[in-house]
Amino acid sequence: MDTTLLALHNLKKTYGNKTAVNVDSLAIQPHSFTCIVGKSGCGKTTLLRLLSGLETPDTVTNVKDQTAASYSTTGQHINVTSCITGLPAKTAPVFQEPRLMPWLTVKENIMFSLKGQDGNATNSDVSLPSPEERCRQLLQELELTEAANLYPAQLSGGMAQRVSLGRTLFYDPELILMDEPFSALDYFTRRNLQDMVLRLFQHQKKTILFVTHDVEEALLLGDRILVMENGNIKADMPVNLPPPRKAADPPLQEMRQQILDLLAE
Ligand SMILES: Nc1ncnc2c1ncn2[C@@H]1O[C@H](COP(=O)(O)OP(=O)(O)OP(=O)(O)O)[C@@H](O)[C@H]1O
Repeated sequence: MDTTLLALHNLKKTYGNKTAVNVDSLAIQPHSFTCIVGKSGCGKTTLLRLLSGLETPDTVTNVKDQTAASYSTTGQHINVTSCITGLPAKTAPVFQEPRLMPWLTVKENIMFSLKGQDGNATNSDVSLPSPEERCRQLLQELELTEAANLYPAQLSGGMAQRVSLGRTLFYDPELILMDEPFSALDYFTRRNLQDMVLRLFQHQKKTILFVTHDVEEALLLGDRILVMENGNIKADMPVNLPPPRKAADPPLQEMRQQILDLLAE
């Protein structure tokens, strides 16, 4: 049985003579939590941007169009599906900064994906609870019930990032791409949000790709850690320890040192 959700083959992105991403082969399993660590500039964000369609792989002009068999630029043919296969139609990013709509309340921000441009509901999946009920559940899970009618300017950084997470989860994506979502937050807020993401991950069975500078964060959250260097996957390490984990757990300490040694090479 094929348990791969998403596969990358020869995925490359260069800017001028700088190779930002150069991944030979990578498979991501469904319902997995993969953390990507690496030094600044190693290509973590570019990799997520390629997957979210914000960047196109080299010589490919339209990665979103999965139906196209091939592209021809400068005489070269590249099959898009040979670079990225299985990318779920419902893939959503969570950025470092919350990017909320300042004129909408917390609740309206969370339910933002419900509205088409004409203001009509676009999510007609009858197997899901009503949109109001889903929003109510998310507000509760993210400890935002009391803040439902506040505007972004009235929120702390941690609250705003929880709203951003709620907006993504409300959209109900299969794959979530998180780019250092907690790095701007203080230690305690970050720990609180890490616990929340783990609970939501276990409960909602999403597939998560999570970029972080913080090796400890990767060890606390991920069931797999990819170490990137110069655009490549330098190491691919499973974390065989069920959550909740503690940074002081000896196996985590050992992995932490291994990763730091790899990064220092
Ligand atoms: N739009 C761009 N134009 C030119 N070079 C770029 C562009 N985006 C990224 N790069 C370069 O590609 C390389 C990888 O950048 P990327 O942002 O993916 O690294 P990163 O690992 O996410 O870094 P950080 O941890 O500092 O965010 C860097 O050398 C960067 O300067």
